[in-house]
Amino acid sequence: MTADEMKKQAAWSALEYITTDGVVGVGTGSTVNHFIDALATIKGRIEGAVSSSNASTQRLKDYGIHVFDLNEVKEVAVYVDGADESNHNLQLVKGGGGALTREKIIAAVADKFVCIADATKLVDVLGKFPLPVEVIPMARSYVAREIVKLGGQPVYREGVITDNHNVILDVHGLDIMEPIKLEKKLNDIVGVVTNGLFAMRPADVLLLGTENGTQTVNPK
Ligand SMILES: O=C[C@H](O)[C@H](O)[C@H](O)COP(=O)(O)O
Repeated sequence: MTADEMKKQAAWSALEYITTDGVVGVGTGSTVNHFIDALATIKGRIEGAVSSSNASTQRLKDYGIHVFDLNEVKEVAVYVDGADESNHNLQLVKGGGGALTREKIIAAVADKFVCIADATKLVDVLGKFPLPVEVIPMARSYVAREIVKLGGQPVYREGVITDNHNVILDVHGLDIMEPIKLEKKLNDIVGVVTNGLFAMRPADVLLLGTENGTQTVNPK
């Protein structure tokens, strides 16, 4: 089974969690694209979606699913999104596609965060996947120097501008033993919009696409 087939399997399993007729939070990425395809099959049952990126918004609209501005919405019962890595506490690294900030905002609003991923994403220690940090452009060099002081090796993601018109530094060489501490430390650097650690607000459940079907992983 390919990684994409495992992503698809996890994504379709997430439909089970769409139990209300409210607004569904929709993440970003190749796994979420499968979820949007799945969501389209039950679009008559939901009120609409809030979206974490221009790309997901476009895909939702192409299916005729209404996309609300988050400010119009009081409640998001379920948020479905992928991840670049998850540990066994369901603390995540996200932002490989550059959508981390809007993703973190919707995750904060949502009652339940359902993470969907292929089996390769579950790891013991976060950090092998370079940690994305969204930065205000004029602060890029300063933030990079501060990250070096924290022991990371930041690499500027050249040619990429986020939906919020900022830039991304991908931080290599981190063994993230204390994800909450690092999430806070990075966010404390002036010029950082946010970083791709979802540790203060981890996922509530991880649906992992494996060779033997979708495995449901609860936090340890
Ligand atoms: O910015 C992108 C998101 O955080 C994605 O959820 C993450 O990169 C995983 O993407 P994919 O589902 O394509 O592996």
